[in-house]
Amino acid sequence: MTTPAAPTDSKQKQPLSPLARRIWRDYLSHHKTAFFSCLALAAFAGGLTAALLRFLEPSIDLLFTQHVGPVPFLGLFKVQPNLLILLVPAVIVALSIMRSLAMAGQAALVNRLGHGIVGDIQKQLFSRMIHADLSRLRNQHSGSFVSSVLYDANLVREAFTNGIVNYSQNALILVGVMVAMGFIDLTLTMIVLLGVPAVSLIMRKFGKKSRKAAKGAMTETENLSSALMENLDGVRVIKMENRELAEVANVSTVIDRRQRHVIKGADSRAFAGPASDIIAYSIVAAVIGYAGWSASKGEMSVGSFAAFIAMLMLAGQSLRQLTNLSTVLSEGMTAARRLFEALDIQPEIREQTHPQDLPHGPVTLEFEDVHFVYSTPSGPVPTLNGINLHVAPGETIALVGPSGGGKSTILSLLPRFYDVTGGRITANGHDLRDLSLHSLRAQIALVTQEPFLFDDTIAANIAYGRTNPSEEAIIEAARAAAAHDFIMALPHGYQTRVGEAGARLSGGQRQRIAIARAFLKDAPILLLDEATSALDTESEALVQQALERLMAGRATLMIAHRLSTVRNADRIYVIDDGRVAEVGTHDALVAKGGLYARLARQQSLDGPVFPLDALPDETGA
Ligand SMILES: Nc1ncnc2c1ncn2[C@@H]1O[C@H](COP(=O)(O)OP(=O)(O)OP(=O)(O)O)[C@@H](O)[C@H]1O
Repeated sequence: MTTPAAPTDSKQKQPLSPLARRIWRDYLSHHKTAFFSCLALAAFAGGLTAALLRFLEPSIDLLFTQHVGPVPFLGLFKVQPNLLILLVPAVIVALSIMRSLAMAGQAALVNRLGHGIVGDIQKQLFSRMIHADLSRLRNQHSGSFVSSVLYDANLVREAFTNGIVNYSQNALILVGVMVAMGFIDLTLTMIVLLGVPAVSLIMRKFGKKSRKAAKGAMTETENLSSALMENLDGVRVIKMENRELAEVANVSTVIDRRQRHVIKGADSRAFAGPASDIIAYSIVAAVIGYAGWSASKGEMSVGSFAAFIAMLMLAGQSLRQLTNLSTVLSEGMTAARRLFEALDIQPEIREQTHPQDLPHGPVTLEFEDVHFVYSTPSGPVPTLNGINLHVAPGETIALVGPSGGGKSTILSLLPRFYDVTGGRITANGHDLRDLSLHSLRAQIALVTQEPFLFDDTIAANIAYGRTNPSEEAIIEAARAAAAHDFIMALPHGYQTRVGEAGARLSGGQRQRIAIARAFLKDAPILLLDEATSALDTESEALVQQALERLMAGRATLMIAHRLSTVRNADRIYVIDDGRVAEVGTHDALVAKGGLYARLARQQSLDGPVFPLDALPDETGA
């Protein structure tokens, strides 16, 4: 296995505002109440923080001044001076309790909002994946979907819930504190504002760094999940070839590359705060110098000075948070951009606006001059070149021919896994593209060489896709598929779980479960893709008999490499290089002495399938 390549940095840029608008439209606007409540609570908590500090000035001045008689308290009412010692702390406690409640409420709402949104994104991504064209899924590693669903979606959550709410809160605190500072001393506040351009420069610089790091980390997370999945899928080959250490080295390279990006991202998040601290503390120094000078001239009270400094500290803290959060927002934007690219790909296999339904019942299939070209990242691969064939209800046609000739491709055009690129395929005279995908696929059963089973019970696997089939129907299907006896011999019978991809069953057992599934589906079109080729003789005989029962009355297209399994077909199509090279019954094709006869002769070397003397000489003599 190869180590996925390091990413090349794409220069493509997209303006931020359409992205933000879309995040609002598609996600945040669905949770408007929660979102605005969060913002309101954040603003309230921010306001209370500023109020607490604003309260410092009159409190200190009240407490540190000798009073005679009742004094006005916060301009609201008059109190006896000896009560001030109780009243001032009581107001501070009351304000801080309200502030803490607001912050706790905000955190609880943000958590629900954030995880709600990440869930929405994950559901959408999965839905896109499961509806995507097979061609796209084949051309993209499944690991990239996994990393998008698990990693990118969380970056967006962090940015657009916690990020936005905390950002707004800190921005509000900053503005509130600056206004409060302005009331205390305008000149000092102007000095503070001088630091703003420097801080925004820092934000931009670190934002750019973290965007770049996030992009790299996302690509490497994708590479890592692809590498992990590939190693698990290919574990037998890896062990057989003693490649464990080599694969550990390959995956370690990806992990190291990912780590470098993740560390760079974490660094820019961590360094943005301290960098803005330098500016903040320089301002504090300037303010202290100026305030000390003002105080020495008697222009500033102790209370004003203390409150101003406390506010300045809070402003510095908010500024630090803002620079930190700006990097979180940058990462979220980068992730959102990637997610939207994935969400925006529309499947090419689509239905007409008003598709027709293919009703359940006998189906005649016709291929009319069918051409097909695979689109791959490395260019088009012409595969079928003018295929004509037909199959009527109750008929079995067999596709045989050299490897790579196009047999499997012919089968995958029927359920519209791919669409023809020329000519047409009809079912009862209707072009497949005019039919609803649901009704078309409902009329087709597919049994492949390696049938896929879900990690569920045997009963659930047989019933997959059917709505509430009765237990009797499942057992009847299993009996018809010669599977009932082995199922009953399993520890939990029909309730036995089959393991990942049916790993706890033998190839022949999996095959018979798949045939039982097809029996239960009872579809008029049956596609068999080398359904018996992986089996030993005993299993093959059982499966073959089951298949023959299944084929009865249906329009069957069968691919077989072993010509012994196609002898009874009504017609055999020999597919070579994307064309129908020959067509006829077994006897007629053998008598013709062409490609089929040659294939039959070759196979008779492994075991006399056909009487050798029945075959004409290759030279035609
Ligand atoms: N998903 C794909 N993308 C690109 N090319 C493909 C794809 N699937 C098959 N092909 C190419 O199309 C050609 C026909 O493949 P197909 O699997 O239909 O042949 P086949 O006759 O079924 O072969 P075999 O008997 O070996 O299974 C081959 O050249 C193959 O490389």
